[in-house]
Amino acid sequence: MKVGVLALQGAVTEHIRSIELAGAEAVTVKKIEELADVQGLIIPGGESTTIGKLMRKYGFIEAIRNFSENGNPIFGTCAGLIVLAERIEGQDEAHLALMDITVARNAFGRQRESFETDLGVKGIDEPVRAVFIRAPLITNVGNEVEVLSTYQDEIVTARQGHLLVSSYHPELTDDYRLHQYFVDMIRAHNASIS
Ligand SMILES: NC(=O)CC[C@H](N)C(=O)O
Repeated sequence: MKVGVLALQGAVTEHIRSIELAGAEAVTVKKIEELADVQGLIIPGGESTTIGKLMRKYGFIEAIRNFSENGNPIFGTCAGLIVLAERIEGQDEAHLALMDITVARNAFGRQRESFETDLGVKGIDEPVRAVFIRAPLITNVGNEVEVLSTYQDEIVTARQGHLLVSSYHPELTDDYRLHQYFVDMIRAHNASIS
């Protein structure tokens, strides 16, 4: 099993390391053809406008939508969450528009640029170490979306079937359990199709 990390912009190498700590192989994905070699995809944090532009330029919007339609798990962190959302507050256009959520960009930033905290996440036994950097938050979720954690009553981790998102950067700590959770989603999907 191989996990791809979309490598157009943002925190790529850190995700590769976390996936390896979780016991799976990880590779960068820079061209749409490379999606054929991976069974799950991470869209990293960075700058969502830049990632969205590069995705359009290199054909990733359609390619990732197809990848998702086949049920392949996708994990979006921070800017990656924004890129997956169907609705972005204050913006007319979404990017991939795959997940039934509304996001507000830089929502914590108005109070605090960045901070770290321990976060209880449904499905993971002990709290997860989370780093928030100009983080978005989820302001609305559709019926199919399961909220996995909140921070000060705001939704910061959520799942919709094969789609997983976090407002924060789980890859910037040694705590790889959210990556482990994602690897387990990919294993379950692979088992269901083999
Ligand atoms: N750390 C991040 O990924 C920040 C996201 C960034 N604020 C955006 O809106 O794209």
